[in-house]
Amino acid sequence: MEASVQSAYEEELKRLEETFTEIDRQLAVLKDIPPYTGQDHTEQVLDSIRETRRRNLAVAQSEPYFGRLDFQENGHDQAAPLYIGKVGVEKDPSLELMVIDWRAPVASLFYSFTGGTDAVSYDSPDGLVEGLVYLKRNLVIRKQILQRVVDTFDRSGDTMAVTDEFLLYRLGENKDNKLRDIVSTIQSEQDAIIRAVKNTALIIQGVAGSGKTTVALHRLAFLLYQYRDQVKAERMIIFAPNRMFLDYISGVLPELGVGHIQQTTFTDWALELLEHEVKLADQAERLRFWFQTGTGRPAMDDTAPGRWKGSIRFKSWLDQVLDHYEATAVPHADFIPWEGAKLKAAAIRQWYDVENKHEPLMKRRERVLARMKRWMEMELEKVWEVHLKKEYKKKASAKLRDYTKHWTAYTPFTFYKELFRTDGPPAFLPQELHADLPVELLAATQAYLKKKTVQPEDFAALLYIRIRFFGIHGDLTFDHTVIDEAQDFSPFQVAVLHQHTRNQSFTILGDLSQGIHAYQGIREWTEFTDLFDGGTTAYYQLNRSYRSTMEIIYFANEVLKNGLEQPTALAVPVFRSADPVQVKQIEEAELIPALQKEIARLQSGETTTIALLTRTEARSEQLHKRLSAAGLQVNLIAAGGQHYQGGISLVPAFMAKGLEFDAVILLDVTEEQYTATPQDAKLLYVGCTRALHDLQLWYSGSPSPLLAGIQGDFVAWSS
Ligand SMILES: Nc1ncnc2c1ncn2[C@@H]1O[C@H](COP(=O)(O)OP(=O)(O)OP(=O)(O)O)[C@@H](O)[C@H]1O
Repeated sequence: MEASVQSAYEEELKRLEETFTEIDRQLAVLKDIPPYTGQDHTEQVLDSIRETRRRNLAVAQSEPYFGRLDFQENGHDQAAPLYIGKVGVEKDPSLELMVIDWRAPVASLFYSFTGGTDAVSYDSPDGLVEGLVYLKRNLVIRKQILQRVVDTFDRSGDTMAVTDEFLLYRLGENKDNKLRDIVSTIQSEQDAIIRAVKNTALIIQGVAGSGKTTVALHRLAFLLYQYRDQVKAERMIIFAPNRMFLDYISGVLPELGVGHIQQTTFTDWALELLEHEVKLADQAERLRFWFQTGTGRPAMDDTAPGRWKGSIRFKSWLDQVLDHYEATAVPHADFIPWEGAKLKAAAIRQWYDVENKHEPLMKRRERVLARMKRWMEMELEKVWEVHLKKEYKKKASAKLRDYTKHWTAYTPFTFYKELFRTDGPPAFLPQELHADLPVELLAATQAYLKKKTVQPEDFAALLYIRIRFFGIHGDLTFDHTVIDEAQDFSPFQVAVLHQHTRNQSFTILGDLSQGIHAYQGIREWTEFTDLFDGGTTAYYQLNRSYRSTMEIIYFANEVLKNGLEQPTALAVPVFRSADPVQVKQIEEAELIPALQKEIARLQSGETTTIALLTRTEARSEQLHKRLSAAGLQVNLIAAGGQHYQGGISLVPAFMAKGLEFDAVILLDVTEEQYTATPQDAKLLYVGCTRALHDLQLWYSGSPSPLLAGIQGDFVAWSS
């Protein structure tokens, strides 16, 4: 070991021992205080503070920090070392900071500092703090052992720019079946997003592997720390594309010490809000339809049901319908419960239009009917004759029942179903509005609504109707909403979430180049920015890709260029090199033995997770049978799957979105399966960018035109 490295190591070892001693001492003190079980509020608060400290110290006890920054604040005569960890640790009783929480303002310097001798600054609660950085050091501590000390910047030495050595070391590691936290290596462009102010709708376009999902999760941890008086974990929500993806990301928040954040899919959330009155139609069938190969492929333009029903045009149409319903819902007649008693229609309207105007529609109905009942009871009290009173009461109840029947109590579903009637519009829907619905859409929608099933594209409208009917109760408003894979969301869905989210506090992230669900998703991010008030959105672009090697990224970019007229952004890899991407001709008869051989080769090395990506689900199922018969243990991932287990997975490429694997073999990359269309290019791009270290594309017959002309030292063709 070089002398300077040796002395740095010893210095850190000493400091680490001091830290452990202090942590152990504090834990021992806390252990001696029994948990408080009484009713005194102050004692309860103190006990909960002790519990948080206990938990934090337990985290710090094994890996107290991962970084050190020596910072000399202006006006101070020397630099002080700041140790940065997952949780803050203070000395007791002096409260001197031994370890700084990575989310604290001063810790932002550790992430935003990219080298150089210029002064740097960070925002503190007391204003801007300026100063100089002398040292930036990464430390790997595992289970109390100091494993690595890497200086990425040293003002007094040769390292004047922050080097990526430590990042590369982390990226080179193999992955298991869960996404991990990145607190020790957050990059400055990611840090800017994580620490962006709360009341803004952030829209992040990030290339595959740029850390979007990871960054969004770290942002939640940051918001909970920075705005602890304003936000609650239970009031934050993450929308992800499917349950398997949720399982895959489920480790990150606990690693960051964050619990209780709601994590769901838009579909599950919507079904819950609609109280499970409807069921979701068979999604495997829907995916088969949209991802089919061959000549019968459906058009993914604005007439696709998902694009149509997800549009703001449909939302405006629904506004008109609901306004019309609001204006006409109350029966027009006077209410005459018995001869001689009359409640004028105008009075009822007054209760509806004026007194309860601010209530949601179904609540207004309830209130007006309750008021009518009270009026009836008061009128009855004026009747003295007992038998007459009895007779009137009976009559009046029947009349009120009748009146109530004419004022239908719709649920969002029963109302929505009326809109799609094929035998003419319901009374509340003017003919000219009904005529705006495309005939084919009307018939197809009515057919499945009859079975009380819906498609994902119906949820935005259903929830929108729900809001007008019942309003949004407190526990359904969110302090912050994250939408992952947002390119597959529709503007209407985001508009609904906007109504459920306070202060436009959103993190919306995705990649247009991975927009493989083009039959429902957006084309441009402006489709979302237009939904928010001007000045309250911020757009970020992440172009550096951290997941894959340079070879894989160069290759994937070529695929995009071959299939899209104008790719949104091409990924820039970090400087991490491995084997070239392999494109191999393997005929069907040799496929199974070739796969067995290749998997064995990969597994004899460091590879832990391997994905075999197919173009369709049917092909995955077929290969699963064949590989199992050949004695290979392979996990089949199908639509609706709940868990990602790691190991070897067989997955249709469209299901692999969001996931990553050490090695990926894309199968059937032929001219029939992957045509020169934007849709197939995006699909192939998604497939390629799932690989961290090793990517192969296999074909039989002729290769896909999306591979045409891809040459260079990042690719090796063989047959
Ligand atoms: N700063 C970083 N330090 C270390 N690893 C990182 C960093 N940023 C991202 N990564 C790693 O890169 C990989 C991709 O991250 P993530 O899945 O969050 O990206 P993404 O943009 O959501 O990808 P995709 O759109 O392709 O699903 C993960 O393995 C993540 O741990």
